[in-house]
Amino acid sequence: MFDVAFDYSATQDEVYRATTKGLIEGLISGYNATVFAYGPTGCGKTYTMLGTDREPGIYVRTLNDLFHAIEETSDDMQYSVSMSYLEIYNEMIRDLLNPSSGFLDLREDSKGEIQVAGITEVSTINAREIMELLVKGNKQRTQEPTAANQTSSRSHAVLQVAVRQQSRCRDVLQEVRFARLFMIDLAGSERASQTQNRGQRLKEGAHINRSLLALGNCINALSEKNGNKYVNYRDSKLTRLLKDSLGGNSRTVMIAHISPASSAFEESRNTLTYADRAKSIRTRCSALRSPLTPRLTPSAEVQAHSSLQGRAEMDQLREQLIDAFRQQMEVRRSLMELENSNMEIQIDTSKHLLTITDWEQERSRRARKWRAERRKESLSKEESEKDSDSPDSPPDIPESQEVAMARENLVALMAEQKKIRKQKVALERRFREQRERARRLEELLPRRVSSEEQREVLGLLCKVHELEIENAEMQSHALLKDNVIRHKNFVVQRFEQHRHLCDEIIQQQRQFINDHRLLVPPHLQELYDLYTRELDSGLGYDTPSAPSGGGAGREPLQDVDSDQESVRMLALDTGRGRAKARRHTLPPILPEPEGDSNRVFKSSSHTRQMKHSVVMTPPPIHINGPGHQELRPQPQESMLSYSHLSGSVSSQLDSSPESSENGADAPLSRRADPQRGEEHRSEGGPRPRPGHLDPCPCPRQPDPRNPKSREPLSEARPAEGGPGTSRHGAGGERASPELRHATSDDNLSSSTGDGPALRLSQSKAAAQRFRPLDSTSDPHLHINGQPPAPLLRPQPRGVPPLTKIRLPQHGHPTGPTAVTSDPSSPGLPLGGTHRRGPHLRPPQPLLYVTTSGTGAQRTRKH
Ligand SMILES: Nc1ncnc2c1ncn2[C@@H]1O[C@H](COP(=O)(O)OP(=O)(O)OP(=O)(O)O)[C@@H](O)[C@H]1O
Repeated sequence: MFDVAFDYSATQDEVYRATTKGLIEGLISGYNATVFAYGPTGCGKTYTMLGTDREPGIYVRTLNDLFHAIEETSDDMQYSVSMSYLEIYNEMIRDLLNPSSGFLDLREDSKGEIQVAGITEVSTINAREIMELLVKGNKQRTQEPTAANQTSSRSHAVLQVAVRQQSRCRDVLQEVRFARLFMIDLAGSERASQTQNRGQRLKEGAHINRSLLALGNCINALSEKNGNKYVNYRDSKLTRLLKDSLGGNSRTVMIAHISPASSAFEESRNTLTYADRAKSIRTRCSALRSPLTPRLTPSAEVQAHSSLQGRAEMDQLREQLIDAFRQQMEVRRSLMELENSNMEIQIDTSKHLLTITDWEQERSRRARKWRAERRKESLSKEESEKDSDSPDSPPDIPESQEVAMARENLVALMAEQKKIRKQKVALERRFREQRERARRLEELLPRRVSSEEQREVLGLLCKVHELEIENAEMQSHALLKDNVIRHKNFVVQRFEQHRHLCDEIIQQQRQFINDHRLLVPPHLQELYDLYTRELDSGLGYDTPSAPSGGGAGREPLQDVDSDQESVRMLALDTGRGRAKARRHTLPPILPEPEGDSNRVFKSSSHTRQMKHSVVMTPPPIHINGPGHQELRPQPQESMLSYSHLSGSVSSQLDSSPESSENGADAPLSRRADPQRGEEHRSEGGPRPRPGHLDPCPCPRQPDPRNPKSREPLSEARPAEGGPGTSRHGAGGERASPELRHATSDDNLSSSTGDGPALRLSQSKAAAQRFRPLDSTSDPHLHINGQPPAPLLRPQPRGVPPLTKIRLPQHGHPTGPTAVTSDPSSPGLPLGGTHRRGPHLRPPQPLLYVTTSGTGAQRTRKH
């Protein structure tokens, strides 16, 4: 199928109108154009292109119409037209308007366009002058009579018309358009047998055939459907000159000439085959402008030429590129929104976890208070009455609606998070595919766009979109970082909660120790001393100015409250409201003023690790977990020979209480008087002997904000003259630091308690009465709360009731924390023997067994 076919009756005008006239409007709009005549020798190529004086061919008709079009628009536009006329003969270029200039070279300019160096360019818009020039030039063309054609053209003739156009409205649009029109009369393909050429003619024929063969090869390569085949334009000057016309930015018309004679069947068939292949070449055509303007295509002109295939292809390529970038942007935006949603969910999750944890701690606090009240009641009643009337466990506290909602929301949020993860994976895959598609399109540009300006424009287009995508990515990362910071605030709050829990455990354990007058091993005492010193001094372990060391070189954790503050809050936590106020106040991210040392402390290795970690899952709350390690002093500070301790304590454990009483060191046993606790609460009670635990169950919890509460007891006690003022550790190896304990919720909330403070003996003898137990040695002793097991036996008569410790049971993934001591549990037989584990476990130094009471009464302490 061809666009149009003419028989012998077709006139020059018909051929011109059907093939070339349509190019003129594009030409003055900046579109390149090419018309070439192809076919066997003697079939009318020159006649079609040049014609005769009476029947001018395409050259003249085209130029006439071009000049008319220029004239019509000359009010608005300013044109300059130049013309050159050359021939390629035996692979040499001759200037037909100035044959004396010799052979000319082809050169490629900086824009990649082929130029004939030194060619004569005639500037005229006079059609008559043009015709005269052409006739004159054609006479210079190499023509020789052959057997096939008396006036056979032995060369390829190329008429080049350059149109430069500029708007006269300079202030409105400084736009210059430049277009070239090639009109080419090819030498005829010929068969030597037919032309019967010899000598020079044969040589000419060989050159002609060679260049036409090169042209044919280019046509074949360009017509390949995948467009990836290499096009070798360099095989001949003809193909080099026609490079843009064939495969570049040009609208090209090929007029194939064939003979009606059956004897020329073979040539006709070959010609039509070539023409058919050339028909499938898709050139990419767009208006050429210099300098570049933002307006890529004049809309009116685009509409006028939208039917042209090259233009459509160009638009298609650009559209594909823009579409690929747009889709990338959309996916990137969706990903950003998804990330944001994900972070919002995580933050919401943290909020709900905080709510639940707060409630767990509140429940624990209430239970503790209940037990403290029970203990007071039990001391004032007869044992029999107590046993019969009082329940064993605190009343169940129903969850608030807020907590129930938090649990429900957590489930929903987890489902949502799962959904988002799936969507994210799908979007990321789509994004990768689209990026690959855009990359392939960009790679196509150099092959499909021959014009340097076009390549530049499309390259810039690509760059702009790539930058937009990069910008979107950066926005996404910035947003993500913001969210990470927000989320970290919640993580920090979780740590705070965890610290509160640890502090609470410490306080309760100290209370327990005090209530039951237990001795603690020296190393534990040291740890506790350090802990209280920190509270008293208002400095953290790791504060740079802290003399205790261990913090040198560490960086302050700037975005969390101090441990002291947490402990103070615990001590002063008289109501739920305050805790809530703290919970809903985000800790500061920026460092506190240096002068406020109470609010600055250095991070432990764990907190530093968490600080730099991107894992946003709050830490699980475990006893002996990382939270405890934070409060742990440096190993050298708590150095203790466990083997030494173990042996000593072992002997003590195996001996009866009586034997303990007789020991050389201070005895561990306390009096069997069931009213002992009451005695110690009364003024003027017996002073404990050195080496004994201060029996007073009501030590004061110092208020760090109240300097009076931190006055050395050694000075205060004599003035009080009350019991429990004995100076312990007479036989100790070092000075005993002050210890202050909260023994009840009331005391916790008060800094002015009347009860005497406790001092724990630091004597070696006391230390030797303790031995750390392997928590695995007794199935009922679990330090990590799994399974919850009783730690204490039911209290025998005459012994103050033991505190039932129930740490918060966390119902969320942060892990359960439970150390339960249930007197009613059957785990420990009354007066049961203590099992000694085969191994000592230094990491769990809080687990000890000691004896207390008289006779066979032994109490397991934790
Ligand atoms: N349509 C036509 N009407 C009248 N004469 C024609 C027509 N086509 C060709 N001729 C005449 O046929 C002869 C050969 O034509 P022409 O020289 O144009 O062929 P060509 O294809 O250019 O040959 P070559 O390749 O050898 O140069 C010329 O004398 C030309 O005037």
